[in-house]
Amino acid sequence: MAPAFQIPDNINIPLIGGACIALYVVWSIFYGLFLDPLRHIPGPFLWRLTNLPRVYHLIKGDVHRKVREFHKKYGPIVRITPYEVVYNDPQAWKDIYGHRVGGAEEIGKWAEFYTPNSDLPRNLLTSERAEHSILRRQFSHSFSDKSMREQEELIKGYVELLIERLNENCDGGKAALNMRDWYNWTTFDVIGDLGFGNSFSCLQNTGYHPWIKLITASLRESCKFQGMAHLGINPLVKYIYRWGLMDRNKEQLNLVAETLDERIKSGRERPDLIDMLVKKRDELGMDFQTLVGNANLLIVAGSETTATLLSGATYLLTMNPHTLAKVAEEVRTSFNNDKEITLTSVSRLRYMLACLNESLRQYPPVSNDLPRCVPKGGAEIVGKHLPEGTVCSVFQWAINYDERWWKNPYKFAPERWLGDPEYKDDRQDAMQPFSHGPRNCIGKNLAYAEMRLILAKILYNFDMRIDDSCRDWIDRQNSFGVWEKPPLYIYLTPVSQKSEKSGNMILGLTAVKATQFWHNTGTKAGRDNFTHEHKGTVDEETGQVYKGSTSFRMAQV
Ligand code: HEM
Repeated sequence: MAPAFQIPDNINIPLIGGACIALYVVWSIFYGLFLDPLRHIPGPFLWRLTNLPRVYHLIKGDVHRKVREFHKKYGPIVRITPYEVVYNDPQAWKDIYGHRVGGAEEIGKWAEFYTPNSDLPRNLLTSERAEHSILRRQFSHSFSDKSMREQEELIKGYVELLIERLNENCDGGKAALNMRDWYNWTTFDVIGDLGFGNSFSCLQNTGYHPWIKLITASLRESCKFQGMAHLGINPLVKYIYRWGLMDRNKEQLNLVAETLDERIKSGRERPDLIDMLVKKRDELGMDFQTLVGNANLLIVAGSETTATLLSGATYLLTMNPHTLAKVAEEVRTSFNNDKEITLTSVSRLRYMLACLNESLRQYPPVSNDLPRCVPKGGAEIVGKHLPEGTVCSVFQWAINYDERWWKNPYKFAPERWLGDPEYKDDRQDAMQPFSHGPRNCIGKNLAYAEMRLILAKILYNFDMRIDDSCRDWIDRQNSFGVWEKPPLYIYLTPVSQKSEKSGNMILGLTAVKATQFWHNTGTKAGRDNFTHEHKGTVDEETGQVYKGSTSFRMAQV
């Protein structure tokens, strides 16, 4: 039987197909240039017409650098796809991410980016406004000051184990340790235990738990989903997942489910972060999978980020030996012994906090955009109207290095956070590493507490020196939303061992610089506890003190 419909022989399908594509391209260019409501916003020609360059650089891992270049060239408001505008202005944090005045609808998260797979249950990060407020209220108990005091012993235990293990492995300063891994192991152990009562035992075993490899791999994969969201093919994610092509992700969730199940069945009462949700589960009508999704979020959001910042701070400090010496001096003169260093007592370390903030500026753990989508009726952002449906964001890396907001942005200058008049015109509100407003990071206080405790303990116990192979550690990194960090090799020399050997070498600094910081930031206790003599030399590049050079002596401790 002949087919009901036959294409006539004189019709050239490839020709018609080609013509349709050409027409579509011409129409897109015409629309983008002359009709699109975003046509007045500057940006690179090709990027304004199609999102392909955006996706290419996203997958390549250098979109943060491209956006920085564009802001330099086109100004604080740049269009980087036909539908997306990025801002480089402190006010944009408030306008895009802040509470909106007069009860106006929140500029919500761009769903294509945050929930590419509708099969998965929502969690705190991906939920919509109403559900988010309920979840956030429950979680806020677990992240309160009171809860953190209850969690202190647990966190301290891991940090003490870290110091013990570093001492065992540093070979008196002869072996370079990969601090990227040591920080990862610590923060994953802490969050595993705090998240749902199961440490990954990385520090114990001096190695990665297979689960962590799954998590870091899936973080990188999420960048591909972001690319798919831009190309409009994100519904495919659901099928990729269903067809078993994302088994690593699935395996990770299964492991969370098993661990959580054990935690619930054991009936243990413990001050972990998931406790409140477990208790109120029935009242909230929350199913087990939603609980799993939230526990998984805590592990993913609360580990890699903190470890990244600690790695960044270690890199930046070791690359700036005078700053390193100054912060080490602050830590070592503020405590009489290691036991005095606690979550509460570290809050007196002002200079160390400034170093951490400066590291958050120069190496923000979340480097790229947090895309939001303009709701019905449009929105006013930095004094300009954006139409409904526009995707908008601030790129952290770009705004943190902008000369308009920071003096000498490429200089590592903790002083800018301490009221130094040289930096009086800095706009500190340009930096929002934890985001801003109702969807900001709920773990911010926990992150600061962990970072301060870990760094203080390390600075108190060890002198640090970077291995030459890592001197370009930040420059060679790409970012897929989170950084792809290469190993960070650092020599750690135990301070006690050093002072035993040379009898007097407590700090590594030149005499001149030592005098400067001594009087600028040394605490009263510090000045009383130490005497110093100026002799010999120090390697200005590395901060390495040579035997018999600068010497500092504890007068009384
Ligand atoms: C230096 C460390 C950290 C940085 C830089 C950081 C950064 C951020 C940022 C930028 C967001 C907003 C994400 C978005 O809008 O898409 C966020 C959200 C979040 N963070 Fe963190 N974070 C850190 C540590 C932590 C820790 C220790 C936890 C603890 C578990 C945590 C848990 C969360 C959660 C649950 C959210 C979602 C909050 C919500 O949507 O209400 N983070 N974080």
